[in-house]
Amino acid sequence: MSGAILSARGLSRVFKVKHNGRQQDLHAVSEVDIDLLPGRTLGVVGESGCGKTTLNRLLLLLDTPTAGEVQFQGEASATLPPQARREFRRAVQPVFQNPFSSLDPRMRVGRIIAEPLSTIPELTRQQIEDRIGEVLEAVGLRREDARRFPNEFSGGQRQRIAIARAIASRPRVLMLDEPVSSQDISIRAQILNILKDLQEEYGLGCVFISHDLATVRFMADDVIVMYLGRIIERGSAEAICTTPSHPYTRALLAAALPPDPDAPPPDLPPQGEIPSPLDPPSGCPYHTRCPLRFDRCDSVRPTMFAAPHGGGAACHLLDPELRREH
Ligand SMILES: Nc1ncnc2c1ncn2[C@@H]1O[C@H](COP(=O)(O)OP(=O)(O)OP(=O)(O)O)[C@@H](O)[C@H]1O
Repeated sequence: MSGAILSARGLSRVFKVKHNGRQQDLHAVSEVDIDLLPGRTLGVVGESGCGKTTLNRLLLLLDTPTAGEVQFQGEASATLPPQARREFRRAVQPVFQNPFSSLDPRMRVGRIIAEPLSTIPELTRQQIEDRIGEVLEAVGLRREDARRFPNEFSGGQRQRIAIARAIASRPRVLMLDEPVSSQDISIRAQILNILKDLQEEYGLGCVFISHDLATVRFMADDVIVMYLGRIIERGSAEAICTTPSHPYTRALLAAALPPDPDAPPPDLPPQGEIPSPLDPPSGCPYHTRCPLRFDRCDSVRPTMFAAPHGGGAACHLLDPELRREH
């Protein structure tokens, strides 16, 4: 899509793993297509193990796909010239789940925040100092905090430091992988609100990864739902969180949101175990858990069909051919 900052085309990652004494393929991410537009937030949601973190690492160019590609401003990342790669490192910044492991305990906060600024060699010492103060204030900390060490801060404050570091280079995209799930409930809303303010103030694009649909609804404009490494539904956050089409998303929603007394009887949360990505089901990856499965689901993997909410869902029930047959 033209104008996208970050895109994925057919992005796939297979890990070779030893299982029961023999080497097997683990399909962590399969054929993912996404476009992140400037200033928009794309939510990525799904249960544990569905490939969210692997997708994040691929999009950050911290891992190499086994098929497909990541594109930065329309150019394939694998062949980015050095200057464009430097620009990528400045423009696309990660915030990880756990600020205890992502912040070096031996470095003062100021130095931690200044790290990504090394991609901008023309900044003077004074400009770096100013920038550190500015981003600390932007996340609700004080300029003087630059002189302290990470262990002098609470978990929530550390995550704010991680966010300050991520915005210091004035990036265009933040990659947020479960940024609040290691925080106390009381701190989560505070951090999400800081992120939301920053999105607006700096016009940031974000990829927001979470297993929690309610959080994604609060943060994202658009959402993809992943299951066993594949996108099984996509649409606006509003659509996905109120009128999802895929039985899996409906089940996730039933698990996430308190029942609405005026709504029709709720779907059940996902039943049973997620199948192993070492031995994914034939046909539709969700068919082993789907209350609506029928013959075709066992053998034919559904492509993405247009969904009534304007997005798409990979479910045979939306196949217009099938609808004509019945
Ligand atoms: N380096 C690796 N080597 C082998 N398998 C891996 C590796 N990294 C991830 N996997 C496997 O790939 C699948 C997807 O994992 P991933 O961490 O991307 O999922 P996730 O949705 O982020 O899960 P969680 O929410 O639990 O972090 C899992 O089955 C995982 O065991």
